Amino acid sequence: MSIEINHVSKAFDSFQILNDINLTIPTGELVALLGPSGSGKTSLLRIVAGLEQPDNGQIVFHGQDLTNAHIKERQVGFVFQHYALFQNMTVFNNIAYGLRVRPRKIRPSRAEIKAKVDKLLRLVRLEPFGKRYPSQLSGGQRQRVALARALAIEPKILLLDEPFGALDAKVRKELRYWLRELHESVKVTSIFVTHDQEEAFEVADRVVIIQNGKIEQVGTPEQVYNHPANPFVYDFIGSANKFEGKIINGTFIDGSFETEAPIDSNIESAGLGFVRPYHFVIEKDRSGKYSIPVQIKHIHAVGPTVHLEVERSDSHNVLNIEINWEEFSLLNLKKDQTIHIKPKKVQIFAV
Ligand SMILES: Nc1ncnc2c1ncn2[C@@H]1O[C@H](COP(=O)(O)OP(=O)(O)OP(=O)(O)O)[C@@H](O)[C@H]1O
Repeated sequence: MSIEINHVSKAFDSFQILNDINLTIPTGELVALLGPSGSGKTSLLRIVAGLEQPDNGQIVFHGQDLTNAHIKERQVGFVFQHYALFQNMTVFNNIAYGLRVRPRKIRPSRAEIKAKVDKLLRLVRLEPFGKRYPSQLSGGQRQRVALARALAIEPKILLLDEPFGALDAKVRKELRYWLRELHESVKVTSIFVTHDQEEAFEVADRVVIIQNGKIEQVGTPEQVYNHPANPFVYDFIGSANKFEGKIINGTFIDGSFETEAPIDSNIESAGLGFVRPYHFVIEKDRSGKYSIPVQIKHIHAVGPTVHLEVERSDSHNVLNIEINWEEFSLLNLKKDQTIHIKPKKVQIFAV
């Protein structure tokens, strides 16, 4: 079942929280909505689900306009961050619930329900836990029950709102792989809301970056990471060092630092440059205007990557640099030492 979100806008008390959102999700795709807190991700999900009405625009499922359709007609499955499982029901009964409450005419038989719940327990790898109660499970196991419960009704669309948000980092990571595998096997069109970029990039087929109720970029994780459309996206995904300066005749200038700015304009404009922490070459002596003199303020040398915090000698801005352990040992770097750093890859935007 494909999803089309056409020109969707929504305001609460004259505060515009979604602004002309357009997005098409083909059948079977897993899309992550990624954005800072308050950017409108949950509101968009609620509009797709039918829990909220848009002020303008349409929600179309597989060619059918369901903008005004009741949530029940949309056949969506939900998983939320704190999905309240029924505490007084076993895992088995929690998963069976959505099937048992169906009207008699379309309710499966007891044997069918059992077969289905057993299959779902296998799918979410919780076969031995059917008789347990939610309080006897870990947080990660509970979220897997919540997913099995959402899938039991065979939803046409699965909506996940920060489903792993309340879990610790290690469990989150395990569940990401697991969700990816699960999605490969059930292939239900899914929208996954998160503010964790690593999670979005690992799980999703495509990532939608949202800020202030507007879509900033849509693309595969590779497209978004390697070709951020604008300064917001660059800054938001992964750590980045920011340079603020001017673009004059194809050159970006920030203090004593200069680099080429491949921007089609002869007009002087303000510019922003971004460099990922691992895109620097370290030199002991300055090799030209493309290199920046800095002083090492802090060295964090645990693990295979060494993190350096350095301060620019001209502007005193702090930059973060990552180099591998071999290079670090070879250069014999020390705190307070002055070195020169040369960006290998700079992304410049005219602003
Ligand atoms: N029912 C409501 N009434 C008024 N304002 C609301 C309502 N629901 C959401 N908002 C506002 O809309 C904006 C977007 O909220 P939303 O929950 O969609 O953001 P989000 O991106 O999901 O954030 P988070 O990551 O923190 O969950 C916020 O400023 C929020 O305060």
